[in-house]
Amino acid sequence: MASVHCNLSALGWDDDFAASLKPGHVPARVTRVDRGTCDVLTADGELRAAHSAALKRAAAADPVALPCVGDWAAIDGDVQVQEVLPRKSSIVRAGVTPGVSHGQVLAANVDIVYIAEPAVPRVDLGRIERFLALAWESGARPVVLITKADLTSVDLAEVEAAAPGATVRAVSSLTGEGLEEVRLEAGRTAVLLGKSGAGKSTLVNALAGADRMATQEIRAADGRGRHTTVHRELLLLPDGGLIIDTPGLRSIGLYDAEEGLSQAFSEIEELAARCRFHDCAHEAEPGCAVLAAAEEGELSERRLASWRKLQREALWMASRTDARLRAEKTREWKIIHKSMRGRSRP
Ligand SMILES: Nc1nc2c(ncn2[C@@H]2O[C@H](COP(=O)(O)OP(=O)(O)OP(=O)(O)O)[C@@H](O)[C@H]2O)c(=O)[nH]1
Ligand SMILES: [Zn+2]
Repeated sequence: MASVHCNLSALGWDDDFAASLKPGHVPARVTRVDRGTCDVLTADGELRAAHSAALKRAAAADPVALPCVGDWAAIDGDVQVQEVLPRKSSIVRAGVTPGVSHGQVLAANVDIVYIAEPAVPRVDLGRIERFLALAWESGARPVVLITKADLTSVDLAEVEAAAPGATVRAVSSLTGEGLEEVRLEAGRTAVLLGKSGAGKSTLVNALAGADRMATQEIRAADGRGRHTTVHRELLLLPDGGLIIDTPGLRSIGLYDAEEGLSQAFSEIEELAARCRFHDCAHEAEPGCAVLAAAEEGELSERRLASWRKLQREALWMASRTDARLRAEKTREWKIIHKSMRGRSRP
């Protein structure tokens, strides 16, 4: 069992996942999803697993129950996915179904979100901020990578000001600049987000070496090598980390990103806490600390405008969120509230 355990931890398995695995099920990390099936990595190598009837029923009630890349799937003896184990983190963007907003999980169980933004033609700080809100909301640690740094000089200080709390690095897949710092520890998972052409796939290739798409080796602690072909989305890197390459995202709408936005704009949140009115809209109120900071040049106009734009978008999205879902949440809350009131009465 020890070697199996070790193999799994190389794939990111840990005690929390183990605790939620039901007897008789085998854990498998989802590397790629298709309609009705997914490719998974198990301690014994790669498999293609179909969705079980139970999973289909769960997904009919809530699409978020479907496996996505990075998930730990519990598979049965028939190589069917019975369920998806509770996610440690998930990258969720707003789905695009007319009329109703819902979350679409792009990747799960990620430790680090690499936000790839190309240095040329110019770094788009607004896009970085949007990805940062998404990343902070996910529970994973964001790292901003300014790619193609060989083509121009990059003002990292400017990017850092737009990314409080996040690490910012300049990298080049061409020269290898900065790639050392992008290496992942064994068993750690990162996802690469960024617009099309940002250089994500080139970066993954640089990290994976020439062997990308080729047979890779997961080495067990007992020294027995296991050969596994890993391709497409979730990739096992030669020195142990796992990386999820995503296709360039044209639209990355924020979904339920209130917390993520607060972290992405933490300095503005800190200012807002000092406004005279606690419900200050930071538009024209007297004693507004946000406006005062903007006037004094402590807070850039660009940053304030970007924060407002993303806030508005998040509010709008929340207003479109499935009314039924919201009604249910309110009902649940009322039941809890009632039972608490009941308890406090003699
Ligand atoms: N000079 C230079 N060019 C790069 C670098 N990284 C990528 N490129 C080029 O940028 C272009 C786009 O790179 P990709 O890796 O395909 O970009 P991507 O983000 O994977 O794009 P999508 O797959 O569409 O999401 C290619 O022509 C690469 O050769 C780099 O570090 N330096
Ligand atoms: Zn204010």
